[in-house]
Amino acid sequence: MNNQEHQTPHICFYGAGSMAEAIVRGLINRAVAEPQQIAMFNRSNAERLDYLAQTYNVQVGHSAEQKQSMLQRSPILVLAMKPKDAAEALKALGPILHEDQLVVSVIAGLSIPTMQALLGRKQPIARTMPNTSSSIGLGATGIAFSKEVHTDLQQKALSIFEAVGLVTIIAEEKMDILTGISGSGPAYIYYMMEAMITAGVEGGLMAEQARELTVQTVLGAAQMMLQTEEDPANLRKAITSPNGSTQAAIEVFAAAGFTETVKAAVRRCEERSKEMGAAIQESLS
Ligand SMILES: NC(=O)C1=CN([C@@H]2O[C@H](COP(=O)(O)OP(=O)(O)OC[C@H]3O[C@@H](n4cnc5c(N)ncnc54)[C@H](O)[C@@H]3O)[C@@H](O)[C@H]2O)C=CC1
Ligand SMILES: O=C(O)[C@@H]1CCC=N1
Repeated sequence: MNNQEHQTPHICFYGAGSMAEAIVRGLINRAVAEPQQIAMFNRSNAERLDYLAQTYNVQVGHSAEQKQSMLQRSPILVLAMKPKDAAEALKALGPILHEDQLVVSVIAGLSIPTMQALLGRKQPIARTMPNTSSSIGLGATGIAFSKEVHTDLQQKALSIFEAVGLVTIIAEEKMDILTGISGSGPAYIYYMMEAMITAGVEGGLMAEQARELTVQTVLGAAQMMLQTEEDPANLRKAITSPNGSTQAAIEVFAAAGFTETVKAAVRRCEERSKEMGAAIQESLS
């Protein structure tokens, strides 16, 4: 731990992987939190904690005592471990929490009732589904609250995710479909971009050109939707000249079942999120 270890953290990240880092980077870059107001720890990866302490100047906890102290002193705890590790963590957390500490989960599939059952108490809980674009302030987060989360705590939770992008309150039962759209969605776009870059290189572009052109194309398309508020189908049609090159490309996508494939992928993502939640719930019995 660094030399300011005794400062009371405002927010503690329980699990210090990609998603926790994305939120922390966003909070610090947007100056929403001082680095030393943020505490982070993981299961056992000291090298990773050293990297986080050096890169962001956040507090990190190595020993069991440091971790417990961070958990007990932070008014907000962000659960950011993988679903398979959540049951064990929540069971251990229950006895050491105070009733007014807000638990914010970013864990896919894990429901509020399951979290409360694992904690063994009716803790105030915000269940969220952010995405990694939070690290540059362009995240998209869905959030649902347990009924114990009063207005002040709701505001605190919202302010974390507002600081790192867009946040929208949704009914908890919609969280899995939201995971299929915005939680996992950046990966679908990257997948598309990987394929476009490969096709560009195979067609003779230099790798850097193919990358630059692909990135700018995706950025421009997203900004067009945002700024014009136009229906994407209309924006697509404006590019698609009758019998032109775009039409030829769209026909290849359509013949391969593009829309059905994307819908099936989103549905499978939703279903997988539910399966992961159900697996955690099983650990209650
Ligand atoms: N990566 C993403 O794009 C998104 C991830 N999520 C959710 O965020 C959560 C974390 O995902 P990633 O950051 O990608 O995973 P990751 O594998 O990068 O990080 C998980 C972290 O949890 C720690 N951990 C595990 N068990 C622990 C324990 N008992 N005590 C303390 N630390 C423990 C690990 O050491 C590691 O630091 C998952 O539940 C996932 O569903 C949600 C939205 C997007
Ligand atoms: O792939 C996963 O399970 C997590 C949830 C949303 C994004 N990544």
